Amino acid sequence: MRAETDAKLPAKQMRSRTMTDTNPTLLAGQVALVLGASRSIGRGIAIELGAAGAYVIAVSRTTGASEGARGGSSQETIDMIRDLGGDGEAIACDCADYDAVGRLIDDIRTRHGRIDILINSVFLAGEFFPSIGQRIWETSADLFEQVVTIPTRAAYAAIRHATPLLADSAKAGRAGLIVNISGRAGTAYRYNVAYGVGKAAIERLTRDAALDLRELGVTIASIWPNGHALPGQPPETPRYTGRAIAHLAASPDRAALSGQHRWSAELGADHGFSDEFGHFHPVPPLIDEYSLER
Ligand SMILES: NC(=O)c1ccc[n+]([C@@H]2O[C@H](COP(=O)([O-])OP(=O)(O)OC[C@H]3O[C@@H](n4cnc5c(N)ncnc54)[C@H](O)[C@@H]3O)[C@@H](O)[C@H]2O)c1
Repeated sequence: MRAETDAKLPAKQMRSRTMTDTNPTLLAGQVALVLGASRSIGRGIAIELGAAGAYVIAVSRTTGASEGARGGSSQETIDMIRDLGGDGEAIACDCADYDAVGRLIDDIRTRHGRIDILINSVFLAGEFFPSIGQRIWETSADLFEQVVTIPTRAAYAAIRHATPLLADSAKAGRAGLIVNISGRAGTAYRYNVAYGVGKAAIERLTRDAALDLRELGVTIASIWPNGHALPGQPPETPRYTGRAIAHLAASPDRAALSGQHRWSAELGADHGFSDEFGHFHPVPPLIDEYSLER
């Protein structure tokens, strides 16, 4: 965290600081690595971890250029964190490349000596959106790679390479936390078959890795943002999921969630935080995991 007090912040920073009710010392001294941080959910998580005092390493394929049709850059994410009084850096890495993820983590080990929180949020929403509603026989040849292979391999590679650092973090009494961003499609049909297979892979990665990581004291959980507003409710913002993760990382009870999934709003109910504009979201209804309905 930067040392300025509110009184010394320029008006722009004063304004943006009022946009978060996150305690700026919640994660002070911790390093958070956010894969897929140039926009939407990953950006919201990076901002809230930074607002909570973590040093944020925001990763996407490029740092400066706005990425793809959905825009955003990881450098912009870091600029937004700095506007809130936090700090971090943007790094370019193609997380679809298993070895590149290893090199990224080696570089962080060399320069920072630690990773306390790892967020896996690599996805290709712009490429995925046109496939929503397609039956399996209608989908493109690229869809499986974009929705299943790339996000799952990136998360696997990051967990594989970052685990020793996360184990050190847990041993030192810091967060030692991995969060995989997933969704209700992990257990029920949503959007199309490929999306469900991708989310189910992430859920299984969370559950099975938890069994391996337990002996190292590392916690791994999957968090479900709710992408659709509930009736009569405003939609969740990406920063709401960020707040969920900041509170989880700081919770002394976090290990109890290892191997499990939670809606962002379940953590909201447990920890009593609101969304960006003060709204307290209700927990989405439970779904029948064995339903054969779409
Ligand atoms: N957006 C929602 O409302 C919502 C709701 C529920 C679940 N989710 C889940 O959250 C996750 C993130 O979704 P999103 O909407 O933020 O997706 P997004 O496509 O908007 O963002 C994904 C991020 O991954 C980065 N990325 C993509 N390929 C990369 C690569 N090869 N190397 C490095 N970075 C790469 C992108 O640049 C971007 O920063 C997904 O698993 C999605 O299913 C999102």
